Amino acid sequence: MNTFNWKRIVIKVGSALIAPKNQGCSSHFLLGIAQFIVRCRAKGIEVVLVSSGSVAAGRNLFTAGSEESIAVKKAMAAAGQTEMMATWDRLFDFASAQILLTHGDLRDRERFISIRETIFTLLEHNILPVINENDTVTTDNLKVGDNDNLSAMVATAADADALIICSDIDGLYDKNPHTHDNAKLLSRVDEIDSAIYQMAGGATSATGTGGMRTKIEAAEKAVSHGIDTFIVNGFTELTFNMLLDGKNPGTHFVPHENPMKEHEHWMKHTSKEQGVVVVGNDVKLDTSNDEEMITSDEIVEVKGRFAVGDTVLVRKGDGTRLAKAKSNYSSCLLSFIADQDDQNFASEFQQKTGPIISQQNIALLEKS
Ligand SMILES: Nc1ncnc2c1ncn2[C@@H]1O[C@H](COP(=O)(O)OP(=O)(O)O)[C@@H](O)[C@H]1O
Ligand SMILES: N[C@@H](CCC(=O)OP(=O)(O)O)C(=O)O
Repeated sequence: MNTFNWKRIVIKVGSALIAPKNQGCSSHFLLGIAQFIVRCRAKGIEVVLVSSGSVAAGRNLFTAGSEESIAVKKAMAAAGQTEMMATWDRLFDFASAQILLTHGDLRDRERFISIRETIFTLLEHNILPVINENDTVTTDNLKVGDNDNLSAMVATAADADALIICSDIDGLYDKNPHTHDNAKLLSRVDEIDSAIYQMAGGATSATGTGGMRTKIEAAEKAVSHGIDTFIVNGFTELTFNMLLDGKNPGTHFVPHENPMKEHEHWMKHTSKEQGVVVVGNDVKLDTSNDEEMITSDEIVEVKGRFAVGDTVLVRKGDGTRLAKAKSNYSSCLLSFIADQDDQNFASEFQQKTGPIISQQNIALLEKS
């Protein structure tokens, strides 16, 4: 019985489950997860797997005790990725496909659409997509940095109904249970606010990366796109039996009733601003009408260098973040018209060239 009524899910598996002793891969904990994937597919639920573990899987191939510089970690990822994929592959009698991504890929709308299409095509052909960050090619500027956030971006790209984050702990506690004996498990989170973030500490295991903070960030991204999100203990089979029975075995983050549209969600949570357009403190953005989102006379300053089509942050002079949006003007052109003393010239120019930001390419942000 598919009581959750899911058509497509993303399962994220943390490093501790794949390389529990930090010494190569082990299928010990993956068996239960693999069985869950098989049973989901048998029920007609499409599955996308986001698997960490390449660094942990490759670690034993490098000299023990040697300094783990970024270059060494990238090499570990390159070496461990094949073993990690091979370990998963052995557990299935259907084909799996490797997809390695960076944030540089996901924040580019064209590449994002291409990734989406590839995932859909693989699923149509009953092939299991296995996704990881392409650690070998990332730089600070290009990386997502953790697979929790990556899994939420993937869940959005895949239009998933649920995101299941399998960790080494039962779910989100009100404080880190490894350091507080009286920590209590939260079984349901309806709203992710600063109090929820304050509960989260970093990773305490030698293999994990982001701890609970990045899992909450991921949940925030996913629920705003209407995706049921769970943090569960991947070590125990009971977790997966409960999920299959439609029960919550860990922490359930409840999705928003009115989810953001895919494009707006991508703009807010995945794309990265290449510059900032500072507007007057009295400017209000209203996406309910078709009019221009901002006019040149409302611009106080243009910061950074961006090209036509790049994402920009629109904020007030007092620092309030109003929106992320696609700019139809380059930073040079925008500075040029914003600097015009002759307002008639500026507005005529804008009328001829078109809106600076169009209503369909903007995602409003909460006040920060
Ligand atoms: N409030 C909290 N609730 C649960 N775990 C927490 C909390 N704060 C910090 N943690 C730590 O987060 C760890 C899980 O994150 P991480 O080690 O990154 O795992 P993974 O490899 O599954 O991503 C837990 O083992 C725990 O040590
Ligand atoms: N991309 C990295 C994993 C990064 C990561 O987020 O790890 P984890 O916290 O174990 O999910 C790797 O494959 O080693």
